Amino acid sequence: PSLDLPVTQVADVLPGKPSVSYIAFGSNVGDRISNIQRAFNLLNAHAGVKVRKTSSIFESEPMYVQDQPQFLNGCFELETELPPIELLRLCKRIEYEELKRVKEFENGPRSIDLDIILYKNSDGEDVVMTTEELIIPHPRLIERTFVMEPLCELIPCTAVHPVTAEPILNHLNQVYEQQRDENVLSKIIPLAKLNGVDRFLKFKNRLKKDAVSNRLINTTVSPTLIMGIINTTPDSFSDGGQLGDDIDVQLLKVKTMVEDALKLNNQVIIDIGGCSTRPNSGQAPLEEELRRTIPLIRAVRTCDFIPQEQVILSIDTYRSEVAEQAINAGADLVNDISGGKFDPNMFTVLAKNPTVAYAMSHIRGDIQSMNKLTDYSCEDGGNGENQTEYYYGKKFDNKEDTALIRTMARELATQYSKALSMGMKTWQIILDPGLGFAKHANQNLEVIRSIYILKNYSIVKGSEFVNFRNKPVLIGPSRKKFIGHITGETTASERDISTSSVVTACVGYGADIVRVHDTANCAKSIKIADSIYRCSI
Ligand SMILES: Nc1nc2ncc(COP(=O)(O)O)nc2c(=O)[nH]1
Ligand SMILES: Nc1nc2ncc(COP(=O)(O)O)nc2c(=O)[nH]1
Repeated sequence: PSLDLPVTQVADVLPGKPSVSYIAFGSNVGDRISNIQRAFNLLNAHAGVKVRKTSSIFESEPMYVQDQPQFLNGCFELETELPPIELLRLCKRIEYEELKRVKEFENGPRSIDLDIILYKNSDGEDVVMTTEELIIPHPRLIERTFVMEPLCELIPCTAVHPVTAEPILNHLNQVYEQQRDENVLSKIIPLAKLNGVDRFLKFKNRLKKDAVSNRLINTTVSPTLIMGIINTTPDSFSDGGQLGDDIDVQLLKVKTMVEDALKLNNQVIIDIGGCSTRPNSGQAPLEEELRRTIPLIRAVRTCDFIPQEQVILSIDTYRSEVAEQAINAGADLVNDISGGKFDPNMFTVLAKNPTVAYAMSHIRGDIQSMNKLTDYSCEDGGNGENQTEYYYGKKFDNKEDTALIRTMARELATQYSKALSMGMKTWQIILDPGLGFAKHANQNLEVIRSIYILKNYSIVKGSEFVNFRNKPVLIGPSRKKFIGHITGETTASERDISTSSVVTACVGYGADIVRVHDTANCAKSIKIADSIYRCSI
């Protein structure tokens, strides 16, 4: 239903004080990811436009005309000196002249669609206008999850629709209340093409009504991904030295891991690490870490007895040099236990590779000092600035019980903002609460119980706003000391059975990816857990 909007005078764009506009993008023809990236670059290339933020990318069912390919949708947040009509004309030029959009019929397939959703002038006032050429806010905004879901990643959860004066998050929930399958979106992480084939990590969440309370619960409904650990270090705490330096032995281990995982899923992540990060361990020099990892990544990527399309290759490193060489050797994902804190160039390397995923872990201090930094009681991060934290749009009531996860989330949000400010894209980032990194045994258990809180956390700090909505969560419990602390298993390699129980709990609390040594058994516990908690057999 289009809103019968009043025609109002468009507030002037004051020179030198940019306006802010939110542009929804959609593509379902051609190379969708490259169309989106080109639209981003073409908007950014215009002197009067700066794209400040991107939302996640979502795969969505065609809304009005069903028999056409699925769309990839999302939103850009941009600063602009252009008045609304000029901005519209720039979008049309990019659609039709640059990206050769052909409009076959209304709501039909398109290489790219750029719609102005909202426009705030230099004074932060929402512009409301209705002309033949342009209606702002977009008249079909409040019926579209593929617009509101990404938009709600970029605006504070309290932001209201300029005409209905209701929070946009409420409009989104109202559409989800209808519980229609076509409104369910899959968040995707685009990866580098392989043999011209698009590859994604895909995470599907839906707001399901709780059977008793009827409340909407954010539920993951896609299969949990397994990340198999290949430690090529002689001293890793749990399986140090087993693999040695022989590439053929390592390749066989990878092959076995992949086969075990693909019996029960159609995708597997292999995480190759060349530098142990167990507490107080000595750190291998850069050259040694490169020698242990890069040849193996190259060997896995070029090996013909491994199903390349289904294997996502990850490098476990906190060094940007190792990350860069691993990406050039074929790695799809950089798994950084330091969340970018140990190497100032890490975010720059990832910003140059927008189709490489990045697992950002929470940590404090460094490998030597982290286990002394486990006090999470400080509420305001010690700097007292005015900040408000939300769980899925509602302020946290019980602050005592959530101090640990909120403080960790605040610290992750600082790194996340820094990553985006250095040019990384929202869609690249996976969060990891960092079990065993600056957390003692009981805190690790509480972190597992709080995964679902992290996935629905947002914080407004002054004009800054960070939203972890839809962020996939990776977690690494495998063989760690906190398990031995409970079971009395003193050596790491005897903790696989216990680990597979912990894996089930991690899935139950919302983990999207689980990092394990024993892929054969953990693949089974993940499959059981998905059947119980995700109803995805
Ligand atoms: N899933 C999905 N369905 C769609 N259906 C129609 C239009 C046409 O939108 P318009 O009215 O803004 O041209 N765009 C989409 C879209 O972007 N995603
Ligand atoms: N993303 C992520 N990566 C990690 N890498 C190493 C270790 C330390 O364990 P290991 O020495 O067994 O690899 N733990 C994690 C973790 O918890 N999360």
